[in-house]
Amino acid sequence: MIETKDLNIDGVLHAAQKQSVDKATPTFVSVTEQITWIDPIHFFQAGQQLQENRIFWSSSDQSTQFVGIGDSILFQNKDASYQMLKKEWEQALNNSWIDNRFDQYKTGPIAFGGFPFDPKEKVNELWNGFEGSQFRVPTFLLTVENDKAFLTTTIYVEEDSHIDELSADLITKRHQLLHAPNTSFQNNTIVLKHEVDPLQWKGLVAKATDTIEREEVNKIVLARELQVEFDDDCDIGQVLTTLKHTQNHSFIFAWEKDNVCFIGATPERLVKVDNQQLFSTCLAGTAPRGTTIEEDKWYGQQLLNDQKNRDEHQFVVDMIKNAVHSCAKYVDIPNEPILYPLKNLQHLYTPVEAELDKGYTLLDVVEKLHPTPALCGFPRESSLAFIREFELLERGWYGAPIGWFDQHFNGGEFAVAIRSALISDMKASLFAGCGVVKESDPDIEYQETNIKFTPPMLQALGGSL
Ligand SMILES: C=C(O[C@H]1C=CC=C(C(=O)O)[C@@H]1O)C(=O)O
Ligand SMILES: [Mg+2]
Repeated sequence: MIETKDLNIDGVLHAAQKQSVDKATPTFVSVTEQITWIDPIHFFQAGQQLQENRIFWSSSDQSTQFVGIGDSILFQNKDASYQMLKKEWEQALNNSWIDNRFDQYKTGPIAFGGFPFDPKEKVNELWNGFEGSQFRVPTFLLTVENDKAFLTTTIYVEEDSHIDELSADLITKRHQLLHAPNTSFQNNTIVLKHEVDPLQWKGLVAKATDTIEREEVNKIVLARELQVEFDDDCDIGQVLTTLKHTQNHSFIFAWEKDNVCFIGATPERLVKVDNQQLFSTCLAGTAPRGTTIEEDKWYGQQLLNDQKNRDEHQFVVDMIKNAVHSCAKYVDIPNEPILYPLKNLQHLYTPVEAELDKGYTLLDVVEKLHPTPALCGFPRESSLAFIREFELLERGWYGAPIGWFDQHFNGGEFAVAIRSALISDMKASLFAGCGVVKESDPDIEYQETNIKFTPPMLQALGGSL
């Protein structure tokens, strides 16, 4: 039984309409209630019955989980302009009616979305529908914060809206979401697997090392695609369940649009801001996990001492350090990386903490950081030019910031959308990349991308290499 405290959606909508009439402009209404704990993936599955777009987000420690159903607002910007997004969000909030006693629990009006890796990349068939940056405030947002659960309902009220109809519709949908019967998941079965041009990709790695030898570029990150087909439509809830149970230390995300879903489990935080405290992550340099404790330690030690991987990592540290210094004081970055263990591989990891200067917001930092040398290379312009000209893949939102921010702009978090896949009905494309530096060997980089495909995504989709 779901308990709610004093939910009076009807009263709020009527009051908001009066405000819309008085100000001669629509009112953005957001009402938050505390509800009895509900399983986020169950709620996500219930959203499918409403045939609305869904989002899922879990912080890497799984302490915060969001599920969004429906779009009450969509901000879409072809040039992926960060400042335009800020402006549009401010405008939406300008005439709002926010009823929220639980602001401290990541509730209320929250926008979720992503940016393209390269706004200048031409969108072809694969990423059709995901042009530019896109953010939405869900109509229904479930926030699960440790053992507490909240539901935020958000809607626009116009001067001439039919409030009784709006209210009845919201109440019906809310009931369907909160009281949906348990659905069983459908196992996803892969019937076809296709690696896109592995030989050509290895050739491209060789071309990148040549370019690094000859030109003013030190690192180029190259990605590739693995395509799969299922025997039936892929059940996204099933994929999320597997990711949640298998991927510790990773952000789990899903952003669905018209039955196409971008989904992943990424270990890489781009930036989190919480009351001017900033947290970022330098993550680059990769080794497998061992099958015994001794072997695992051996791989870890090799990774820490390996110059090629240390170089890959250091480009990221230097760039993030500079970018954060330009908008923050008290920047705290250890001199040496440590190991970041995941299920099947381990990375070199350097955490970054700082206090953001007044006047800067989360989106300003995202704009400064993206793309870091962990996904693009160093220097930025020349590595990006190489990727634009030669990479075989349409990156779309892969390798780009994905995340959320709140109404104050300063609460929110973005991850880098790697270890990810784009699922469309019976098909999916998986993406994996690696940092190429002058010592890179095409076969070894190819192997590295193979282990980045397997868990999380390929395994969560029901397959193996
Ligand atoms: C580009 C990816 O990983 C990046 C993040 C961590 C380690 C990396 C590496 O060692 O090459 C990559 O820079 C990917 O997983 O698709
Ligand atoms: Mg690497």
